[in-house]
Order: sequence, then structure tokens, then C-alpha cells
Amino acid sequence: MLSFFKYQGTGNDFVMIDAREVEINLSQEEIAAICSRRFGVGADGLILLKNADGYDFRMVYYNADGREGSMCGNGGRCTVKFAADLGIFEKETSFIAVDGPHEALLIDDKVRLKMTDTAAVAEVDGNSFYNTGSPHVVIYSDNLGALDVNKEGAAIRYNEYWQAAGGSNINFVELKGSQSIAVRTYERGVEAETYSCGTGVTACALDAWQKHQMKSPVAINTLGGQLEVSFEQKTDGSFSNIWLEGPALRVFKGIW
Ligand SMILES: N[C@H](CCC[C@H](N)C(=O)O)C(=O)O
Repeated sequence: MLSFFKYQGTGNDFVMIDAREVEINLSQEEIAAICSRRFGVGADGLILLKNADGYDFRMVYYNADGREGSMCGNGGRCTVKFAADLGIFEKETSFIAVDGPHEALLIDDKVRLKMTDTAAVAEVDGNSFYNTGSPHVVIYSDNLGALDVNKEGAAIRYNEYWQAAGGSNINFVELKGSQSIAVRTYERGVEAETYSCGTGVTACALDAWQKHQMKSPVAINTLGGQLEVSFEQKTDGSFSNIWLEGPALRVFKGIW
């Protein structure tokens, strides 16, 4: 018998397991079955919270397809909330994930997560590209609500270039105001649109500054709610001091 928790951050949802005292060995098929919306618990990913020397904890993130993923921003925020709920820290924490160390703060029911420093924009296959811990393509739309994100996202994610390059997450952005954007994301590893993608909205905020002079902090509307991204740009065009903030909530506890 194993207990697990379900968390969501702006509708990006995760099965969360406290793996500090127990050895969890789940196969790719088992993780995919747990994440399945119809045959399992249902989630965009599964996260193990483990012990880590020199840090409060380690986050190990698997995409819904059962493969270990690159960094997940909303998953990171949910893991921080999980760690606080487990009594690991009270206000401030530092943890390690696949893309390196992260700091985070708890502000009421919101989690403010420091993201990895990000290289300057690259033009890849005709679009802006950033690696904010995960690979992200940024594409603008002036009618985001009407977009078929599953169709348009898959067409790019599976085109010749990205197939050879290992795939990417594909974000569609609509400019909304002087400091606000709306974003919809097709996620690699889920292979569908999710309600929100933390590393994705981070890439979009950086690009809104780079291409449209949008000032930090940028408010981002996603299908699952509001996020905020703040950042600084260095003279070489790269970005540092990037913070992603938004709600992260426990949804339920279960046993299997
Ligand atoms: N939903 C995640 C992104 C996961 C990235 C994953 N889809 C991959 O490319 O491995 C987030 O909030 O940042």
C-alpha cells in the first residue's frame, strides 16, 4: 500500500509521492497508467519528493507518458507546497531538480519559485526558442481563444526539425496589455494541451520583453489561472533572477 497526493498549480496537475523513506520503483508503463485520465488517477505528471544532501529535498519529475521530463515549473511550485505541507520548511526553501538548484518562497497559498538562468533568445526553425529548464518554442497569435492548440502544437512538435531535435513544448501567446499576456501550451510528454505550463509561460514572458518590450513583472493568463513572471536581462541578452509565482494547492490524498 502506497499513499500519494494530488496537487495542482493553475490546473497543471501532478501525482505527488513522498519518497524520502520509501524506495519507489515505478516503470514507465506504471507511471503512464497512474497519469491516465480514464484508467488511472489522472495527471499531467508524477513527482517524487526525495532527500538530497545539502538541500531541503530533490524533485524528480516524470511526464504523463512515464518518461522522466526536463524541468517543470508548475510541478516545482507544487513540490514546494508539498514539502511545506510535509513540514520540511516553513517560509523559504532550496531544493534540487533536474536542471539544478532552485530557491522558493511560500506567500500565503502562492509559491514563488526561482527558475534557472536562461540563455538569450535563439531563432530556431523560424520561431523564438528558450530553454527555461525545458525547451520552449514561442509563437504569437492574435486570436488565442480560437486556436486549435492540439492540432497546431502537434504540427510543430512533430515537424521534421523538432522530431530530429528531441521535441519541444510549443507555446502560443496573445499580447493583452502593457504587462500582460495570455498563453496556451502544447506540452511534450503529455502530447496535448495542458491548462498551464510554468517553464512555458516563463519563456513567453521573456520573449514578450525581447520582442515587444513588455516590462517585468509580466502577468500571464492561462486556461487554469493567473501566473506572474519577473526577470532581469544581462548585457549578453541572457536572463537571470527569473521568478515564477502563482497558486499551488493540494487537491486530495489517496492510497493504492
Ligand atoms: N508543465 C511543465 C513543463 C514540463 C516540461 C515537459 N513537458 C517536458 O518537456 O519534459 C511546467 O510547468 O513547466
